[in-house]
Amino acid sequence: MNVLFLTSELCDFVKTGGLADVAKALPMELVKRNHDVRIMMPCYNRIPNYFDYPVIADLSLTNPQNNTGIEFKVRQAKLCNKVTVWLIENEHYFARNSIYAENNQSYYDNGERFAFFSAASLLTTEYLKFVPDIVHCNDWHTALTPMILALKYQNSPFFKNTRSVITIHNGAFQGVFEKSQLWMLPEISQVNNETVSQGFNNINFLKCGVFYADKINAVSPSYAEELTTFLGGHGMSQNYMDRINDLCGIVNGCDYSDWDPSIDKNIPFNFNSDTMVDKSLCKFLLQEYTNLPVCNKPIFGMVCRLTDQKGINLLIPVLDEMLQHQIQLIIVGTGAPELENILHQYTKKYADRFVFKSVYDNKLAHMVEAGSDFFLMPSIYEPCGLNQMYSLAYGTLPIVRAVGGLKDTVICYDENPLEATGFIFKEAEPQAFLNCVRRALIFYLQEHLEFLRIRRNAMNVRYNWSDSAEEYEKMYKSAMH
Ligand SMILES: Nc1ncnc2c1ncn2[C@@H]1O[C@H](COP(=O)(O)OP(=O)(O)O[C@H]2O[C@H](CO)[C@@H](O)[C@H](O)[C@H]2O)[C@@H](O)[C@H]1O
Repeated sequence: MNVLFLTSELCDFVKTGGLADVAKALPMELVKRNHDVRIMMPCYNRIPNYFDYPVIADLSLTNPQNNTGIEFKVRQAKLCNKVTVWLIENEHYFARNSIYAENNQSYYDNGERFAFFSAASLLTTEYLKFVPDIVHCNDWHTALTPMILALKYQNSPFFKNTRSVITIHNGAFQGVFEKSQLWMLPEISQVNNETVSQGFNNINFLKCGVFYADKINAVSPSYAEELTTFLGGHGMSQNYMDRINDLCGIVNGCDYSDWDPSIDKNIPFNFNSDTMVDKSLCKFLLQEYTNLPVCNKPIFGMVCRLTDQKGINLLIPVLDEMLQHQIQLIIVGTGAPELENILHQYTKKYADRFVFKSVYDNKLAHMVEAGSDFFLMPSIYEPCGLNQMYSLAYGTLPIVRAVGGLKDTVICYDENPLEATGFIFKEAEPQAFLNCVRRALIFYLQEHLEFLRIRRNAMNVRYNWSDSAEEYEKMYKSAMH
């Protein structure tokens, strides 16, 4: 199949979160399976040396109603020398200090920027004569595309057999903007469809995707189910219910070319389940690197965007109690300044056991996975989650809340001791989280042989992208019928 994969971020180019990981791993796997995939993304000036990629097209998105046009260039790059990446370059929209926001403030014209990107993507693929069987959209940024296909290109012979799918990586972000931001798409700005509008003047990008795409998937079966509920649908449960027959869940894979402790170049010592002494060395070096006392105490790690989603508000109220125990805690994350401030305060009080690094640091993320004994993911909601899969591979037992993909990928010791790979708690309450941490700590201290067995279980689990890609193929095929 010919797949045009639209994304707002991509590992090795620009990354703020898990979407970038998937945007790399899934196309790579699809190409391995002989599909022809082109990734399309904005040419942000934060992409390292983007100007070295050759310009292969000089185009203009014109508005036939008033003859105005938006000029743009297309650059061509390669992902790992394997997948073609087309970068849409327009200085006004994408030559900025950041991708979505600056100083914690979203760009006021994000709707216009991504409406332009979606429309320019279709124009480009037509110009470059790449006829997609599937246009694969991801999250709100590209969710307008199925609507553009359905309305602007409804009679186009070029896109006659093209079908669209949308993957929901995070349904809380929906992209709600004034319709006027879609000025470059006259046939669409007038759309008067209650199911894609939000209030009188606004359009909800994600609702457009869910309404117009041929198939929809969430990044885990449990999250797909949650989306259809009032509690888990982020205000869009009815929209998902309306499409329930076209909605499925496909769990993400783990990219073991990046996240395998036996070959990982970002960690000081490589290890596998037979050479766990080297994991201990990774622990000591992590302690040294983060200025914690080098010792045998269990380390709890956490790497995430600091947002409500990641359950940081379940952790903060019990941080004092947690840090009374003989443990070390390392949190790496950036995000809400008020949360960062609170965490910084705690580092002063517990300098000998708590480290908070407010940085985005890929190498450190790998070191935390390798050197920790437990990994914390007390998420309020979690569409799939990648870090718990990385943790499994590194023998770092995940402590997670029973939501979305976390529930689908971790097996709780208290429910299934034989096959267990971690610990799970249910209620979104600080006390429930603390109890689970204590449960894990006691397990580590008092049942150490069992702990080592579970650790081995975890390291044997595989979430291969080939399995997920197979599910995507099925979804593509069903979209085409
Ligand atoms: N400070 C930091 N330094 C270094 N690395 C950091 C970092 N903060 C985050 N990361 C990295 O960013 C990625 C985060 O991935 P997640 O899947 O956990 O979350 P995210 O919420 O962004 O993704 C959304 O999309 C993905 C993909 O579908 C879903 O799995 C997820 O549930 C959904 O919320 C991981 O690779 C992590 O290591």
